[in-house]
Amino acid sequence: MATDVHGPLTGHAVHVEGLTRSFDGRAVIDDLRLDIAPGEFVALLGRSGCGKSTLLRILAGLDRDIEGTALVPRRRAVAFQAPRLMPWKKVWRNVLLGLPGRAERSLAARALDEVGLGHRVDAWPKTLSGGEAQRASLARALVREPDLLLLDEPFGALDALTRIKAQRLVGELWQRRGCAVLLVTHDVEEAVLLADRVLVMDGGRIAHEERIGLDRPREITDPRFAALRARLLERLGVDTAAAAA
Ligand SMILES: Nc1ncnc2c1ncn2[C@@H]1O[C@H](COP(=O)(O)OP(=O)(O)OP(=O)(O)O)[C@@H](O)[C@H]1O
Repeated sequence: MATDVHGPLTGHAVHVEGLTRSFDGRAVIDDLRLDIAPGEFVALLGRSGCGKSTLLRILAGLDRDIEGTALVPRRRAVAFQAPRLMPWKKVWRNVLLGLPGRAERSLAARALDEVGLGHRVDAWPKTLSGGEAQRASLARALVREPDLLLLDEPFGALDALTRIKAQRLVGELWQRRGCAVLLVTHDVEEAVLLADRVLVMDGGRIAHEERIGLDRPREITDPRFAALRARLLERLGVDTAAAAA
């Protein structure tokens, strides 16, 4: 039976209970439970193919063939690893894509300004660098004034330096906007750097949860940072001693 229970919710930014999603009779998500508080930053780790993107797509409302409960706020937005900009529309029109109401350039310009792209409002997508395109995709999410921001490996395709800048930007945007964030990532350091709570998904469920009680901004040189990173890597089945050798 497919139960679609997206709808309003109070006291949570995400409330998921008994969630199951199967493909060809195989449950990729299996009786999963997850609550995210308003304004909380949660990172989701897990080995490749464990169902992270599937969960994110469900929360984004892109996959409704589910069993169980998945409650998310109406105001939600999603950004993927690929910026998904329409090449035949200028950047500002891309930012407003699918947004109900009149296309107001000033609205897009404000969101682009917030991600440091105020000077590229009238640019064509093909003239943007990878990092700029990703920031435009973030602006497209922000313009929706989301209570919940869903990010599926948004920095995955960026070079190391651009990635660090983009991580910092997301941290700042989150602090300024106060929305809840669910960030799917493969990068344990990124998760510890940004999140209030890091979840490890395995066997179709949340198998482990780590609260990151470190003050912000966080330093990866902090021994407590290293300890959290090591514990999460262990949970992911990575032998840190061997990795360091
Ligand atoms: N539309 C689909 N049809 C059939 N199988 C699917 C479909 N979407 C996902 N799957 C399967 O569900 C499993 C979970 O996929 P998902 O993309 O959610 O994993 P993931 O944890 O995000 O992986 P990665 O970290 O590699 O991106 C995989 O085995 C995948 O092949």
